Amino acid sequence: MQFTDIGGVTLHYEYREGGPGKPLIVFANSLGTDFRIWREVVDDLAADFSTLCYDMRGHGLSGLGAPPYTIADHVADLSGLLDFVGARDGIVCGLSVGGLVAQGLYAIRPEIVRALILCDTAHKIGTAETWNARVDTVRRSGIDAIADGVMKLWFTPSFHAEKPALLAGCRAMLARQPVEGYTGTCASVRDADHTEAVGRINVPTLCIAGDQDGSTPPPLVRSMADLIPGAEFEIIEGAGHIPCVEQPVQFVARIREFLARKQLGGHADA
Ligand SMILES: O=C(O)CC1=CCC(=O)O1
Repeated sequence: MQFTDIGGVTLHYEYREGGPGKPLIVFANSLGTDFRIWREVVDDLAADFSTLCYDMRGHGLSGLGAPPYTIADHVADLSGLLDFVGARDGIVCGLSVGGLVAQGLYAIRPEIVRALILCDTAHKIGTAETWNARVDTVRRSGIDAIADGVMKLWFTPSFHAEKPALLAGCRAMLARQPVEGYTGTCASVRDADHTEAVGRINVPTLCIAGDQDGSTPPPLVRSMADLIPGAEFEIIEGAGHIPCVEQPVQFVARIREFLARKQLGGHADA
């Protein structure tokens, strides 16, 4: 297990060094999850890339810090972690709030971001009303009270029917996150708006959406892609908000194809 202290917050991370010349891909998780969501993706990509996953503060085995958070807090964690592992640059892949963190990292340190993979995310996610309502419910009744509803956003009806054990595991991952970490991160999503900043992105960018994502639906993800110069947009078939868990093979194939075509590492048919 790997832990480090970044600015007073303990971060749980997993750094797999792929060897000389292997580009680094960094993975930032979504609200209510931790880096276990990347397992199958990382196991595949590790043949050709160095990989770095971490649990966002307030999630998994990382520390709480001082909630509520801002996206800048999460960005500072990732920025510090990259310095800690000695990464000079990386391809940054972020899911949902992790995508907001990836956009925020590019905004303050573009020189360390070689490319962006923005999954089931947007320049702005939700409204103050919806986030405040969720925070109030979770404070009053706990994460368990919203967990079944959130599972409908995260995964398709087919996944619910065909993978009940994996669904139960993902529900447990959500329900066991610390309430303050969860609500603190809800606040960071509520307050983030990268609408102007994404227009200044100047690295290869792939935007990905699950075709049945109930949280950041394809038209929203596409609207972000339209704001980013040269960005590409891809749909993952048969996936909700977390395609890296629901459709890992398709997800990896899209990433590999993009990175190989942009000559950023690996090869498409690996
Ligand atoms: O739980 C959700 O609604 C999905 C989500 C929104 C932001 C994020 O990171 O996950």
